[in-house]
Amino acid sequence: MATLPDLVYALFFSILAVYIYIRPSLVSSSNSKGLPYPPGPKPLPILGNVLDIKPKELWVQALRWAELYGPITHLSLLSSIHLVFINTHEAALELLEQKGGVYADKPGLVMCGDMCGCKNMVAFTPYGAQSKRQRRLLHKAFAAPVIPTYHPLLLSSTRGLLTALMGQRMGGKGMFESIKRYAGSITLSVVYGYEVKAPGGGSSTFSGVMVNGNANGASMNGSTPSPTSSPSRPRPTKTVLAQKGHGREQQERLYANANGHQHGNGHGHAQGGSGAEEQEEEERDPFLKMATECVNILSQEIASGGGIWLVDVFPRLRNIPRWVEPFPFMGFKAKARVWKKKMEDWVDGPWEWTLKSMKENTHKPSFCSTLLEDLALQNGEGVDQETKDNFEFDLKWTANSMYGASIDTTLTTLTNFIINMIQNPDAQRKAQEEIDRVLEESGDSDRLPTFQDRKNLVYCEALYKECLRWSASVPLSLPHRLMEDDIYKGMFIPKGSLVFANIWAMMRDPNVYPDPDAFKPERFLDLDGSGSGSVSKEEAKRMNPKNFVFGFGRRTCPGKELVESSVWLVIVSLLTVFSLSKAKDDEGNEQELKIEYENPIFRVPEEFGCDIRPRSERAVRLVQSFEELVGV
Ligand code: HEM
Repeated sequence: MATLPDLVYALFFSILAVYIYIRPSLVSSSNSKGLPYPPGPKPLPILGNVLDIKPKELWVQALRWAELYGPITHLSLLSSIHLVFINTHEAALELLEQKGGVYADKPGLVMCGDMCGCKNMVAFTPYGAQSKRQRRLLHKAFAAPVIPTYHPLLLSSTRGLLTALMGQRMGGKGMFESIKRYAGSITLSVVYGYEVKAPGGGSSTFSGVMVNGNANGASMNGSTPSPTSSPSRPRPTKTVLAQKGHGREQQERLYANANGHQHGNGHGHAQGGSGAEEQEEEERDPFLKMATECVNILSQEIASGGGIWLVDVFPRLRNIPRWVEPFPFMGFKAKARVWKKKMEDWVDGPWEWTLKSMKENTHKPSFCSTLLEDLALQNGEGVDQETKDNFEFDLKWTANSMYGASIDTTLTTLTNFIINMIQNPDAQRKAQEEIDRVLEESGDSDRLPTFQDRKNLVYCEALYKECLRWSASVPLSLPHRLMEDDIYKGMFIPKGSLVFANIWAMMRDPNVYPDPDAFKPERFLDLDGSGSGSVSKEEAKRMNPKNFVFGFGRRTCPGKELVESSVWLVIVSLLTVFSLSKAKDDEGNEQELKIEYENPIFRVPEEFGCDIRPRSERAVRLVQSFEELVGV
């Protein structure tokens, strides 16, 4: 009988045989110019650096390589695929920005793009006519000048999130779901005019969407905005209450008031009972559920480990017959069939919903409906069927990319913000004192901050920047594909290389950010960009994480201006209303905060428990008055 080692050897030699057989079809990796590749960990024969690529927190390893090898690191897989990590801001500017035209392509992976049906999602579209059309559409929706038109939606959605978190005193799954619902509801509303179903029925979006500078539901169709779409803030009764120094007992009472019934201790485990979870699961909005599932499949399965599957190295494996599928390493085809179907449903679902509601004239104006109506108006003006079909195709896939890309990124930044507030009570206190003072000085302290307060919230601005830096939500950005051979400082980077901007290494560079692992908003206090402080304008620009964390060059994140407003507002609103601290056990003792990062693409922490408490009765009423206003 064959022993286990025999089987392992048999498997190894079978793979080797297949490799030798198929190898002529691979991309040539020869360096005809006689220049060295950039430095990197030593590759093994045949396998190359396969064993160096870890799916968990690859950025930690990539930072070590950056420290060892300098501005660029090179790895090879099976001596045919080149991976290049760009580790410094200077190298990123020189390559990804200045030579943007040749670094803007996407890998075109067989498994992800073709077999799982993702090739038309913006983040995977090859650089060319289609990607340019898609990015023009994205620009229409999320360019900086358009963002103020979303402020009413952001204000009301943020208040919806505060309401949801009021009921999630122990953090964990409930908190994560609430943040995802918040992020997804904004883009679903902007993009499709779809209002996300809140758990327990009703809508969790308080819409007032605007596209291309027109206020949906308001100036765009000439009608008066609904009360829920009004940017005006809810006003609680004007009883001024002591805001500070609540003891534990008083805090408990606040919570009991806030939740109408709860008066227990905060347990470290945030999740409710399994029955409640099951019920919540059933009540989750169908489109958000699809988005969560598909983004998880994309980031945790398809794109895990750089997104390279055996079939990407040996494309002929795509044609294996069904009977081969149960063999080791051959299960990819069966997986791809299931995932492709899910991706198609995810793209088609909200799109079909918009078309149907437009047909029934029940739709809310949105990015899709506005552009489709514009197209319909042009029909008499010689727009042929092919142009129309192409436009609809681009719009459908771009729309999906917007809401797909917004959920986990926003979740990552906000959950890392919460971690930092728990671990840095001083920073939390300073920010809260600043908010209290600014609201007081405005003559109306019974309100939440708005965008008009931003210029006065200097410490909060620094704290927001430090959150972007510390979180580095997409630490290795998304891979680009080099379209031509390139040379950088005498090193050869071959055409076809997969290029990763090592945002993590840039955000942890001790020369730019001393003590880089520490959360220190103070490092940004001098950076108003005026050049009046101790830091020059250039240095301020160079340090601003906004210029890093959204990627580089022609594929940089199109949602960054939205994030600049949405995430800032959530951060200052949460700080106004809640005190964030470690989870407590039954005796009220603080529990250790354990944070794990498992996701291979986003630096999103695994669910963790915490203690979310209203800071005062006034804070409770601020949130409740909004609940009453919109009837959530
Ligand atoms: C904190 C939040 C966010 C962060 C840190 C973030 C970061 C990134 C990064 C690093 C990339 C890759 C850029 C590159 O390839 O060079 C990216 C791409 C992208 N992001 Fe974001 N993002 C965020 C939020 C959003 C939001 C809210 C949206 C949509 C409204 C969005 C839409 C996209 C799209 C469509 C792409 C693909 C662009 C392309 O390949 O052309 N992102 N994002």
